[in-house]
Amino acid sequence: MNEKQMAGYEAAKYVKDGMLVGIGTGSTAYYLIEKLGQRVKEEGLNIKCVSTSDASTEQAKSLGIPLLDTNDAPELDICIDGVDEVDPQFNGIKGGGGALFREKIVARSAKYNIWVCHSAKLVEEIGDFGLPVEVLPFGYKHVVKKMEDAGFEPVLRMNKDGSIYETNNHNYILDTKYTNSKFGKDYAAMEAFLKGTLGVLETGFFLNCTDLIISAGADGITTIENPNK
Ligand SMILES: O=C(CO)[C@H](O)[C@H](O)COP(=O)(O)O
Repeated sequence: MNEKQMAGYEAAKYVKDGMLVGIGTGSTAYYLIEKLGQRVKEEGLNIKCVSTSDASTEQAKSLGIPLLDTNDAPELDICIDGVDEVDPQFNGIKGGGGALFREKIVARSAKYNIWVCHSAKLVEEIGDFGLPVEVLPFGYKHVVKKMEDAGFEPVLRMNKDGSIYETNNHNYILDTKYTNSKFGKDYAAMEAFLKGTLGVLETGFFLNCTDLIISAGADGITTIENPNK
């Protein structure tokens, strides 16, 4: 079993009969969904899930996992998702897979959040990954200018074929270095600035969002509880 699979499978143990479950996106969440599919089929686990992306929806459907629309389940028991970087203060960055808006809605709907990741995602300081920012296509260069004026370094996400990457919401992603921004290391201030910029839908900052991290590495599985939740 690889590390992502170990983390995803471990997280699936937190899902109990009767729960409404938010299912994340990415290569680690993939294994969570795989295991939930097995449990639904083999144990008759009775759950309903809300998905954070078209890819996770397709996977869940193919495994026979019952799905609900987000608008039919505004409150969830648990949400389990991946993460791109997380620091010891539980400041996380998500959106590598472009699903950050749906992921944030689903995470905020859940009473309990778990992140699953390879141990390499646990860092002393977030920033190397950059910050994905979802923007509306109309006037996105206005956002780019506002961000550059504040010291951010946004780059429009592209597909391998040279076309512009579009999220499931048909928006664009600006992958943004922020280490030279005028906000220093004040992530909350950066978030407030970006969310206040016309044309920004959501940022990949997930600050003090998760209750538990399940990471897997060469030494096995580590679970870290957030003491501030
Ligand atoms: O935020 C995400 C998608 O928008 C993912 O959860 C994040 O990118 C982690 O993915 P992976 O488990 O493949 O490393």
